[in-house]
Amino acid sequence: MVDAENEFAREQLRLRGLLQDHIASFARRDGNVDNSTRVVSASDGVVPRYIRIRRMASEGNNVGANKNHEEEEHTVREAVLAAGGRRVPWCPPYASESFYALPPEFRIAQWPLYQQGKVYGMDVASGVAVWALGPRPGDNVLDLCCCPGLKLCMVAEQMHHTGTITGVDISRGRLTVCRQVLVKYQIGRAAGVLVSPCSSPSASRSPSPGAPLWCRLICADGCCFETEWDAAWAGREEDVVFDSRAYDWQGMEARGQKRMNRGTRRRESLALRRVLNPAENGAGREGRRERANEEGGGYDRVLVDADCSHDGSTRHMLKVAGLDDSIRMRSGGFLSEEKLGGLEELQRGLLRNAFRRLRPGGVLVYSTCSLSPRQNEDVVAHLLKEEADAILDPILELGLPLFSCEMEEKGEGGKRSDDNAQANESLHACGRGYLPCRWGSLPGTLLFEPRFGETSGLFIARIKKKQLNSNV
Ligand SMILES: C[S@@+](CC[C@H](N)C(=O)[O-])C[C@H]1O[C@@H](n2cnc3c(N)ncnc32)[C@H](O)[C@@H]1O
Repeated sequence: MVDAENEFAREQLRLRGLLQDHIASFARRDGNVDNSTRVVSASDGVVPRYIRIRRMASEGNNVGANKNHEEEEHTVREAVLAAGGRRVPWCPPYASESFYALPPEFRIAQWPLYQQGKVYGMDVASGVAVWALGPRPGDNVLDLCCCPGLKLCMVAEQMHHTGTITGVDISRGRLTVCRQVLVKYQIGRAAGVLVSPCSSPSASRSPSPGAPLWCRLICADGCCFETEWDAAWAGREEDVVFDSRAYDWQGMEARGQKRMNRGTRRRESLALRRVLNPAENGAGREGRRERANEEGGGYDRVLVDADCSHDGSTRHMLKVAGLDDSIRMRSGGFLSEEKLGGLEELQRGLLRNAFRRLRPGGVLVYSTCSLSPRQNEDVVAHLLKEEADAILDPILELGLPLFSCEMEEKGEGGKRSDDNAQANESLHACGRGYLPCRWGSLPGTLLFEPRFGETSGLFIARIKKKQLNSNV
């Protein structure tokens, strides 16, 4: 164990050293000196490995089955604690038993609980983005940059596995991974019931309360994706990568299959086609879209966890760069202007389209794991300027004061200090019931930084769309 820890620490040092120059020059180019300090120190310090315990779908009135789920969750919690996991003290009460912090060197990929789909590897700051979105049972949710699907799975659990989720991503390769994640965690399969819409596709189109979750994954550009949650598919059929209504869960399980063979793939694609019901394309679709607009249709919640420079998260950066790809990093491809060019435009395009897909009164969350104001506040400010119906909705309901507010109130200059002593103080404050983040420069947005609160970096903004005929 000690050897493993030493090896881990040495590797971290080596990689961190490698990253420093790239991050520093990225931050300088980003044009914000304050940010340059923040970004560079984001790669310092070691963030714990967070896990989230899977919450299984309730099985309705089946008391015995529900009790089994509770007991299983309890057993998993005990195993997590035994593995060195500790509770995250500032999690809201309803989530205090779902996120745990493990030592940074903990390898979850080899952990049976992870392999068996009982826990997710997910940073707790990402959990805050989902709490801010606040999905409710029966909602229709759009996740516009969904891969590999960790937030999507948490959204499904917050919805008690009822309603609809449409996951969109531009990368077919990443969607394949996302699809595996959904299968592993049984998202889209509620209450152990195999939904069989192939025989009656329209039956599950409008989810009634308690109806099982319908989840679909679509390969499309989030900047122009426009299919309503209840509409027939407006794009190419082959772009639907997964549709839980057609998915043969029981068959997969019975075969103990991980990868599908050609025959199974063909059968699934035929089932998907039937689910998509191409006969409903065309005029019907337009009619539905008009009706949706008149009735103030659209998604109840939209999540845009946008592609970004990943500079707030060393772990993400290393993943993006490729752990051993030091040559590429040294040669400047990683975080280079060339690689990041067009990113802000993409983020603005994603946010604009996300807002258009939102129903009046609906809630949208925009997040990135960058600390760059250009990719965060500026993108949000751009939308607020463009869209008269967009209102920035301060994220306050987590119920804890932000560390920086408390320091400011005490006159200790907590709002904008980059001082390490204060960062340490902040870590202690987390244990005393403060949220380990700051306000972003737009009021009510949140900025998590690794050095301030033992989490990966994450910016979160919440936007509401005004109700029809309303000023609010
Ligand atoms: C930060 S990751 C999303 C992580 C995901 N929300 C989760 O929690 O697992 C950003 C994703 O955006 C996708 N992406 C990039 N450009 C896109 C576009 N134009 N439309 C849709 N997705 C896009 C990337 O393929 C990547 O999977």
